[in-house]
Amino acid sequence: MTARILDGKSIAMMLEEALAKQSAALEKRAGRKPGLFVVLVGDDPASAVYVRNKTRACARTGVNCFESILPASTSQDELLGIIDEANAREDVDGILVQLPLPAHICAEAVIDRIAPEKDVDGFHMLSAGALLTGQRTLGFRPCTPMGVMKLIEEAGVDPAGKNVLVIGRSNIVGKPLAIMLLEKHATVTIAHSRTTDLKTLARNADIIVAAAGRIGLVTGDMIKPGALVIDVGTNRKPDGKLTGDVDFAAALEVAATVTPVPGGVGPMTIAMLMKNTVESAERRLAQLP
Ligand SMILES: NC(=O)C1=CN([C@@H]2O[C@H](COP(=O)(O)OP(=O)(O)OC[C@H]3O[C@@H](n4cnc5c(N)ncnc54)[C@H](OP(=O)(O)O)[C@@H]3O)[C@@H](O)[C@H]2O)C=CC1
Ligand SMILES: Nc1nc(=O)c2c([nH]1)NC[C@@H]1CN(c3ccc(C(=O)N[C@@H](CCC(=O)O)C(=O)O)cc3)C=[N+]21
Ligand SMILES: [Mg+2]
Repeated sequence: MTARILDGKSIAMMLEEALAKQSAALEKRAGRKPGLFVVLVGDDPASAVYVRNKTRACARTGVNCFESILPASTSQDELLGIIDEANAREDVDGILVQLPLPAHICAEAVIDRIAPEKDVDGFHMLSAGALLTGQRTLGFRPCTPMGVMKLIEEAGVDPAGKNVLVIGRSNIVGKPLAIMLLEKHATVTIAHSRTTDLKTLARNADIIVAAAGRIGLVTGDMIKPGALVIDVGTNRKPDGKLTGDVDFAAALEVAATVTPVPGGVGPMTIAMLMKNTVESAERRLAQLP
């Protein structure tokens, strides 16, 4: 048996086509395009690639992209000042500060300085609280977990009553994803680096979402036959190629459906960022006096 490969790239492109129409219609009403302000501090090559991908997605969806590329030596106060300016701009609907930030900057302080109504990454504590308490009209949901939920839907799997294993408990992927799955009535288990016997937990899971950042973490013998396997991991191999957390070839033999890396969750994350940005522009337009 060989599993179905879920093509995140083409699903993301379909979502972006619909968003391009929505943002064009919005531009007619508002007299301006939705705007995304992206801040990149330092010269981490991986971050630069993600920022470039986001810039391209803005062009595809008719979103204005404003970039602020700052040296690694930028102080926290300078960065907070730049956030304040973006918060005040009428033409900016979304603000994204690319993570990780240099060690001398407190990421929480920077993220929580973003006006909550422009927090399209969904990392602000107001967005986190709204997610936890199930309030959809406040804040935004983080893009990667949103993309994972959409992929699960596209796989034709209803999480209700399913055993779902989320591997990873970060604030940007594992934790918010677990909350979204719980909202869809899944029985959720969250694994992390202190988890003992990951294999038993994994073998019991109808859906595995791997978001640990560890090459080869999920092996074929850990997968329940017929399971759905979503691979969030984005790891660089010694040869420079991108790979996930799942042994993809082995998963193909056991699972019903698997997502590839690249071409799975990554493009969905970016499409969801565009969705949140257009949604923010819609909300802000509706609130004009
Ligand atoms: N495609 C996309 O759009 C995105 C991809 N990513 C990728 O997803 C991965 C995770 O990202 P992120 O959440 O930011 O990473 P973090 O490093 O913040 O979190 C990793 C999590 O995995 C857990 N973990 C690490 N090793 C193991 C292990 N051996 N067994 C079980 N759990 C383990 C950690 O546990 P503990 O908490 O105990 O340390 C932690 O909770 C990375 O590869 C990243 O590049 C991230 C964001 C977006
Ligand atoms: N404020 C902030 N928001 C984020 O959403 C955020 C972040 N910081 N820091 C880093 C992580 C990682 N992340 C990815 C986005 C796109 C791809 C992506 O497009 N991946 C492509 C390939 C990319 C490539 O070729 O390198 C794919 O998987 O097909 C991957 C990873 C967002 N993150
Ligand atoms: Mg994101």
